[in-house]
Amino acid sequence: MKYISTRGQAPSLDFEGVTLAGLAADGGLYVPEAWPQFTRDEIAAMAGLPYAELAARIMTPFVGESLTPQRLRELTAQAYGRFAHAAVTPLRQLDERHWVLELFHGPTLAFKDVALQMLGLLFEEFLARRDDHLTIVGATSGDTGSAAIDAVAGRAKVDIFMLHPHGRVSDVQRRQMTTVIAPNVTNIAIDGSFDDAQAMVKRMFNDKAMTDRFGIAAVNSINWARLMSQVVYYFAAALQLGAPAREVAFAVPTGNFGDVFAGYVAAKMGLPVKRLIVATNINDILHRALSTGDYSAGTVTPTAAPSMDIQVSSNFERLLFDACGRDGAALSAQMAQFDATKDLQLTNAQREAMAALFTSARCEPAQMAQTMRWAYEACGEVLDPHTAIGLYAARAQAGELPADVPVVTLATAHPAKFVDAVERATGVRPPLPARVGDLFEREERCEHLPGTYEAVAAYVADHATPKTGAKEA
Ligand SMILES: Cc1ncc(COP(=O)(O)O)c(C=O)c1O
Ligand SMILES: N[C@@H](CCOP(=O)(O)O)C(=O)O
Repeated sequence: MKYISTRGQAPSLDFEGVTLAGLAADGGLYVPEAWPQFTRDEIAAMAGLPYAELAARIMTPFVGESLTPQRLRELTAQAYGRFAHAAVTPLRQLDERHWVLELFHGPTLAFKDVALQMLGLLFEEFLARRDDHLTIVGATSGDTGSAAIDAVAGRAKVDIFMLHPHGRVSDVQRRQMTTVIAPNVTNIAIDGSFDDAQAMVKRMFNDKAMTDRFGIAAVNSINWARLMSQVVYYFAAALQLGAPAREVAFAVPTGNFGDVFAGYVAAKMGLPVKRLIVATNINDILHRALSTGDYSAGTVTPTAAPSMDIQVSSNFERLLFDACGRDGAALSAQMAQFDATKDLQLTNAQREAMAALFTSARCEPAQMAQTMRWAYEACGEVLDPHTAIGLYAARAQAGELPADVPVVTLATAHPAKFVDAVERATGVRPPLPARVGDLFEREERCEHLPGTYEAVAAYVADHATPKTGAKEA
């Protein structure tokens, strides 16, 4: 399997190369040169497989020659062995129409663990083959950070610098990052929003002085291996609900468009996905893009679903690329305009291509709280704010779908990560699971930097380990 850049200029890479690369050299994102496909019979034969085995089956065509089938199975067994539920991503029924797919049984209580436990192992595997060092620079609105840190803390040949927006993540999210005291882990709170942090990370990939000196890698969903791992749970859920004989719809609380793009990939691979419902909070750029074609970024407004407080949605570029017939030059021009003006209007062809599978809904804070209350009072389920936004969209859109299509909402985080918002809406204060340990007793360690690229780049340059053979600055 080869991977190409959405902007058409960077050299193509194999799976190992793309895992270690992050952003493509032309500023684009890597995607497989063609979507692998399973036949209906192949999908039917996956029913009932243990999660780790299913993961190996789904990942095989993406991994290509980079891992033997045996080694891939060992890695998926190891990655999913750390989950607190035997099903890894269990499905729970809310009522006759709605289901939630619980993606928060990993070590840091959010869906990010599903991909990052695997990515940590892939980094280790590929680094063992070469005399090299990785400097991971990531941006987080709360969940990627803790999952990535858990996945790489203490690993040899890897340093991680994780940027989060100061004061804009929950206390649990912050502590899950800042209480990991390991020599290869640095947390940096920046003044600004998640979008500012993400823009700095992307700029660093394009900063030749930095990339010549450090082997910079990504843990955000710009890294293809993240999305590949997330495709698996769409298959796991749909198979349990009767796929391939039955179509299934998914509602996905969305920020950086990684999770829902994985659903799109599953559909491309042959899974019968009837609809992908993109749910946003009031930071609604994706709802506007999908409903009116207006992909223009405003300022980010902090909300009680902080992990979705995003206005520049990285992975939307991957969908735009497919929706313009994979024309790298045309997409490059569109993205250059967006980078300069923060305004991009979708073409009619792009809108039509997206409308075949995607719909969207924007959820107001009161609707989010009301949905949390409904789930608790009518179904006995305590949901986190992000999941509630997904469920709000699922319930708003279910009427547009045939009555026999089940609607699965992705439950992206454990409610205890956002305990104050959950308590405000439901009166319930969910406890932290025991596996998180004494989070509020531990010492915190975190740098606080101004929200400028220069400050962050200088800090990383002073503290990161240069790659093998790199010249001193
Ligand atoms: C709890 C939670 N829900 C939803 C999202 C949005 O997911 P994505 O950025 O993949 O669209 C995030 C952040 O990514 C998150 O942490
Ligand atoms: N909501 C995310 C933002 C980063 O998204 P990613 O999926 O691209 O890593 C977070 O919690 O950090």
